[in-house]
Amino acid sequence: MSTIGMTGGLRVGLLGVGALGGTIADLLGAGHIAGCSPAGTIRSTTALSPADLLSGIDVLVESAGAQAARAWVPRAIAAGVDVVLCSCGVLADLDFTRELADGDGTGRVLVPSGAIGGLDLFAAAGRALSAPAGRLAGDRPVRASVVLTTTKRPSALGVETDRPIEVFRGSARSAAREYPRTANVAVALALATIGLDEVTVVMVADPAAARTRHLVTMSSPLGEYELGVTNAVAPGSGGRTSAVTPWSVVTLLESLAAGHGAGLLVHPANDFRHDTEDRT
Ligand SMILES: NC(=O)C1=CN([C@@H]2O[C@H](COP(=O)(O)OP(=O)(O)OC[C@H]3O[C@@H](n4cnc5c(N)ncnc54)[C@H](OP(=O)(O)O)[C@@H]3O)[C@@H](O)[C@H]2O)C=CC1
Ligand SMILES: O=C([O-])CC(=O)C(=O)O
Repeated sequence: MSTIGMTGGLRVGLLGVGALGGTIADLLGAGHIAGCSPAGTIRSTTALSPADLLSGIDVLVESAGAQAARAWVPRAIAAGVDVVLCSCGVLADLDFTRELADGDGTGRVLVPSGAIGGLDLFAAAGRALSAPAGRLAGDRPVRASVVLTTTKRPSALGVETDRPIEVFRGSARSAAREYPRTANVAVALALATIGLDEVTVVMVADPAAARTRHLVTMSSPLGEYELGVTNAVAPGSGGRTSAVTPWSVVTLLESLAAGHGAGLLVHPANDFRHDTEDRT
């Protein structure tokens, strides 16, 4: 059902109404997202054309999965519409980011903190790596490591096991390729810090994991950081999606409506134009 035409504040279009988008749709519809109003909802069965949706909204919340994101994000940017990109794992796809980088639309990509947090701290520590010589304490070698360990119930990672097993270890970019539905946290963390080919991701399937656990450890010249998150899972998501995720979108939308920032702002032209897979 399209609700294009409603007025008041930031006009929000919603792409995908599943475990994540369903909560956002309910909150938007009930007027619980300050400064935002629903302006169009796209389900996989909706006949509304992209042009019709995009001409009536200020921001598109994508919560429909990687395939839908690939189709919609370039169109939204070209139409000058900002996108809150829940399926940010697509930003690990070099062909896709080159397509974004080559576009000249004015829409922006905003990555919500999603199922984790602390991206501001990790981003600050990562950013300091670009400091001029002599600006970091002790002038130690300017290096950092970031490791994300995600533990989920086995079905959420597509395996069966009666004991905890490591199912993946590799870069955030590879994680996004192999686990497109469950590596968005890894990609957001990597974009905020030291990059998709540098962040190490470990995925553990644990039959005792009733909740999802994300543990981030970062070591940098500025300090040692550790953030552990234990999330309830969204009903109906099979354990893949943490229930806090739509609330991170709410926070981001309210910040946008109020005119100040939240989430991770990605500039495709700057961030991806020179991206190469074998960067070291
Ligand atoms: N950034 C983060 O931290 C997190 C990101 N995510 C990501 O967010 C996305 C949504 O997650 P979740 O809500 O759990 O997924 P769901 O599968 O529950 O919901 C996705 C919804 O999108 C719909 N959909 C699929 N294709 C289209 C399309 N082309 N147009 C419109 N609607 C479409 C589906 O409808 P239908 O069933 O009819 O196809 C479904 O209702 C996923 O990519 C997930 O990986 C999830 C958790 C955390
Ligand atoms: O990163 C993702 O795609 C989803 C995830 O792990 C979570 O919701 O906890």
